[in-house]
Amino acid sequence: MFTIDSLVSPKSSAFLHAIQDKIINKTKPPGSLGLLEQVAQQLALIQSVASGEFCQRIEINQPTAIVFAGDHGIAQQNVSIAPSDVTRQMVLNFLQGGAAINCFCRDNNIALKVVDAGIQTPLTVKEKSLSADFIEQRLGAGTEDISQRAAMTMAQVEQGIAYGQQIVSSIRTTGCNLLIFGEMGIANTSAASAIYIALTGENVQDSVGQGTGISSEQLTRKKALVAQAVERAQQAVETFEPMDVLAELGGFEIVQIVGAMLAAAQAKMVILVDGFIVTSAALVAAKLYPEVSDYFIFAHQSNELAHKKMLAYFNVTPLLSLDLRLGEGTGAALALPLVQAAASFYNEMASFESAGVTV
Ligand SMILES: Cc1cc2ncn([C@H]3O[C@H](COP(=O)(O)O)[C@@H](O)[C@H]3O)c2cc1C
Ligand SMILES: O=C(O)c1cccnc1
Repeated sequence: MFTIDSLVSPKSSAFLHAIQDKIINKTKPPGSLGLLEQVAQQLALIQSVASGEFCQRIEINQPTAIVFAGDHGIAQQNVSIAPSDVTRQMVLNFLQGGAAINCFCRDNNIALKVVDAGIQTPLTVKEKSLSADFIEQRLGAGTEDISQRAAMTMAQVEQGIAYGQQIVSSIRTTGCNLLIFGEMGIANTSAASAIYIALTGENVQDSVGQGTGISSEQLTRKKALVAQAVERAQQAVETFEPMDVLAELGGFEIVQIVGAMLAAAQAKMVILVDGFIVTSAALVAAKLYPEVSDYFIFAHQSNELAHKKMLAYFNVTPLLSLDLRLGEGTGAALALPLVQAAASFYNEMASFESAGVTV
């Protein structure tokens, strides 16, 4: 079992009151910038903990999205609108700049990295050369079918966590201090639902949704298969420890996202959390190390059935609710300008004193 040290909660910062004072003294009615005020406070807390000093100015540097791709054995059971081949095809689409996440990253000046965490068939040398932003850290050729057997071995989980940590430390050298994690993996809403049920005890009916938009017949089957996966896993491990949940029910992309989240929090970077699948990884990370949650800003509420409940589990209000149900990191990429707005009001707005405004 791996451990990480020095994961501090920014909430314990001695500068909390000074940060709150700075926000309350801006030339506006107290609380009138709503959620943005909470975001500014959280950013300033994280950056105070990072520097050891009161955060005068929030800096958002080199925001980067990392899309992790992995295939899922359960895709063979017709639980998605698409076959596993589409995972690989979308990886090539990411490398050629043609996916939704590419558009939103371009719009908002977000650097984009694409990781093969374990798609069925690796890219050829020629395909890999399509983009310098491709990184290969494969855990296998897709997971096992979780309705039948464990998704992966504990050795693969540990390797996946290490890979996730590794990519974050390499991206950190660019000066990046805000990360977005995205995912691509046909059938990964099945894995995410199973993880959610195993970690929270929520029932299947309220936890399994339509993913890419499957038919009601497919949804009925998907629910039965996810229930079967969770029961099978329960018998295999007896109590659901987070690492066991990953081995039994996870995905290669989900495991690497968990490792990346832990490393990002350890490095005191801001983590802008995307939709249903990424939030399932966030849940695992927070079960392992609760302090990780204090580095999460939840970008949006996805239309996937259980995302609202997952967010309620974290007791958070997400920034956006646009009926998205795509993943890839798209909701987080769209929310970045709001995070930047929180930073700019904190950095640039006049105080009552400096502007001579009296209320
Ligand atoms: C063309 C296409 C592009 C996507 N981009 C993200 N997803 C999203 O859908 C998948 C999860 O839904 P399910 O569990 O129903 O398969 C993931 O790959 C997720 O990233 C896509 C899905 C498709 C078909
Ligand atoms: O919210 C998500 O991340 C999501 C929802 C449906 C399909 N793929 C991703």
